[in-house]
Amino acid sequence: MADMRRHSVDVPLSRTLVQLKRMRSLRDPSTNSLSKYASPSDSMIWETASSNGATMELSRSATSAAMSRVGSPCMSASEARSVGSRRSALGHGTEDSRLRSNDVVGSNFSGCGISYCWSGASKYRDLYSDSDGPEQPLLSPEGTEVASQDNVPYTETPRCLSQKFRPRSFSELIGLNVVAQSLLYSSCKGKVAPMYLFHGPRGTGKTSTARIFAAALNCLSLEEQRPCGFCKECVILFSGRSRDVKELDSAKMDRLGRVKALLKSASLVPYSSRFKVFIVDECHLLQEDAWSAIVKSLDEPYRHTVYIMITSDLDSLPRTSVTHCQKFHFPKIKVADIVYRLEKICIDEGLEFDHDGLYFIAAKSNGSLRDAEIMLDQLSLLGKRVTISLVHELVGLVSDDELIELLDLALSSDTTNTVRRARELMASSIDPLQLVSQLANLIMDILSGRCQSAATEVSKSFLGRYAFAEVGIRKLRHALKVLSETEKQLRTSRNKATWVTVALLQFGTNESDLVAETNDMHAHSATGYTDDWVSKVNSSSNFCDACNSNKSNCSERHCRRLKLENIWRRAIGKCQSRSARSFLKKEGILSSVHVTEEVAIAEVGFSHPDHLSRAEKMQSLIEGVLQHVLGFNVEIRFKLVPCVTRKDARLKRHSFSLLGCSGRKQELSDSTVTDEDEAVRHGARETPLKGYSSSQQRSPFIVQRVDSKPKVHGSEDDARSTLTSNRSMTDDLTRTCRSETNYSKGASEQGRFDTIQEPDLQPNCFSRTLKLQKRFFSSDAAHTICFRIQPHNKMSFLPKKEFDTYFCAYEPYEQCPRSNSRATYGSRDDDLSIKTSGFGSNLLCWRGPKQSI
Ligand SMILES: Nc1ncnc2c1ncn2[C@@H]1O[C@H](COP(=O)(O)OP(=O)(O)OP(=O)(O)O)[C@@H](O)[C@H]1O
Ligand SMILES: [Zn+2]
Repeated sequence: MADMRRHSVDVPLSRTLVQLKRMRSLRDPSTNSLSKYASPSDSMIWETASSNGATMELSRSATSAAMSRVGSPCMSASEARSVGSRRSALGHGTEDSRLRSNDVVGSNFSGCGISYCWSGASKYRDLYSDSDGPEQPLLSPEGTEVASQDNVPYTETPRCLSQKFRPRSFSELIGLNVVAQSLLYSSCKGKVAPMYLFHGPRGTGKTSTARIFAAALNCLSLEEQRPCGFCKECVILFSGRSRDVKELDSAKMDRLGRVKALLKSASLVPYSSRFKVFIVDECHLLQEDAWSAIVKSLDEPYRHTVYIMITSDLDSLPRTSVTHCQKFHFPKIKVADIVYRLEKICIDEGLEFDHDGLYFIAAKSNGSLRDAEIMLDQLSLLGKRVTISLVHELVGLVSDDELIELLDLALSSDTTNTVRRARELMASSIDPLQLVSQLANLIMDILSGRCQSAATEVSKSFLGRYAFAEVGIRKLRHALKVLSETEKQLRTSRNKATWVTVALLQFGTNESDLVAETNDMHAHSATGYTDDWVSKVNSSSNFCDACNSNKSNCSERHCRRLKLENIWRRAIGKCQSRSARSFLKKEGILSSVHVTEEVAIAEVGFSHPDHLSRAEKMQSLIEGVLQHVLGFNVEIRFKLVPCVTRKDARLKRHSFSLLGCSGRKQELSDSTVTDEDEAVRHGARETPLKGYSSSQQRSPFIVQRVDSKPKVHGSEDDARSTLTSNRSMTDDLTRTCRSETNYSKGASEQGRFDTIQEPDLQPNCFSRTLKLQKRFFSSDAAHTICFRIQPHNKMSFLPKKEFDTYFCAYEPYEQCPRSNSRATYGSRDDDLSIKTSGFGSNLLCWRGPKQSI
């Protein structure tokens, strides 16, 4: 027999009891429902399809109340008797006023002739001795069968909602479609196994289903819908008086003698039914030898015996025995299904409710419909509308919105209101430990992205401020840390409420630091560039969150890298699509984040052109998730990084830094971007990169002719002119230039365009510097080299007049009006450095007279 304690819900008892006392008086003693709602059933009309096809209209009388339940499978023995006597008075029944229920059924209901209008479960009464009610003896202590159940007292009225609304047909079972269909089919087709095992969490309908199945097996109806609920077998079974369907309590089957008696009983032919059904509840409590004996008996040719074993603990059953059973899993019932059921009960019971309140009950009941029904039962005793706040009060919880309000006050260092609100909450209902645990759970939900919806405006604005911004997340993490410390402290403290308040006041302690850091960060961004802002946010702390060590123990680059990885990981985590997640995780890397004004510019690298183009298609998605994490509008720069295996993460980072513009700067010197700009402005020369393999150094640039004007033949010198990137000139590049570029000093009027193209390798490069050796352009002042940045998706050549971005060899520092790109001479006279940043992957290179552009 089930442990009764598990059916209860923890609620403040005293309050409920007082209300119970008050409300009981309002209840109709016969229906156990509130009297104000009892009246509608008094004037119910029942249609019968019995042989005479009569329609009975019943008046508001005691007789009618009893008659209204005729045909219900839930009719109690006493009701049956009284109905019998009434019927005899009306000329329908037998002469015997003290009817045996079998007689009632036999004379009036054989063949299930009455089509009963089952419009609501509340119309019938639970007459079946429930597992929640008194237990039925199966066997006498001596092992002989109990002679007759006729005198067993039945529960006159359902004692709770779960009894009252216990399902009595397969169609009434909630969330068990497959189980119900399969058992119905088996009973209709007569394909009956000797032993079934129903397993699953508590309160999910295992016992109810077992009873329904037992009734279906013995139901006399020829209809497909079994059990019919009206035939003799159904009525006897549902009234708890069947001699052939027995419920056993495994805990009492502790002696072999009892098991033997059971087996003996099983071997006897059924009294009146087709099958002898033994429902063995909590079968994990059966001893192993009991199991063996039962399993062994299955070999005997008792074709009429069916065992339905029920357990919530499948793992503790003997393996070999379980293999003899047909197993049915009873899953937890979905919240939506529970809500649906609760709504129906409320309507039938005439209870006023809010959907949110029922939803909360369902969510709290952990998939157990019985728990939900019990909670609703308790709430109904209060005689109030079932609202979410009533539910919260009953179970001693604070709603998420109230929690968020408190959290908001605490995080914004609003001391007075934090203290006031915390006191209010703890004075009203909630236990301080419970409050701490609820707050911690809420913060964890926010951090893990599970808490995305909010009911009130306050909550919405809170989530907007904290859930998606880095600083907000840091604050929440800090709050979580404080809560975990407090939780330990509370266990030993007497003054719990005070300590919870103290904890809440600590939430905002390092807020000023964070704000200062953020301002600092924005101050830098105002200058046009900032250093990696993530590291700035942490700069004032001595503790490095990234590597979980003291800052003195970790190198700045290392921390920065870890932080970038952290941001990237969190951003990926926010992707809805699984394939996008795994692709970005495997192939992508976040190399830097810069904040300029309101925008964060993030560089994301991929090692293969295919990956790069795939990532480009996901640009808005990547920007979106990074935006969530960073709390800024994000602009992405994709770039190609050399192919480095994942195993060698260090090398990857290294190469990444090398090729990424910002990374390169860090690699080359400790100066910031701004410093470097200054250095370039003053003619400082870029240091060639050392220590990298030739494949890493290979420039992705190729020079390709786009539009060829009449060909001219250039000198050998010019043919060797090279266009180099800042990644140092390579043989490959030189070769490319030689083969593709034919430039002639003499072509003064014509010139041509070359596209310096990196279509596959590095579209959308964020920032780079190109160098041209002087001999490439300076031999004739009439000739100019001009460049135009072309967005990488516009590969076609544009008319000259559309040039808006150009750099002239003779006008160093000429600033592109629409971008930050600029051209400058290098430190050596013969070099031209062109620094570009921002959009575009292709540079159009004009070589020809300046005036013709
Ligand atoms: N699937 C369901 N459909 C309809 N009602 C259900 C269902 N599950 C539970 N209930 C409700 O919960 C009450 C208890 O259900 P039941 O005793 O069948 O569950 P159980 O799984 O056998 O629980 P336990 O393992 O604790 O014995 C029923 O009276 C019924 O009101
Ligand atoms: Zn039947």
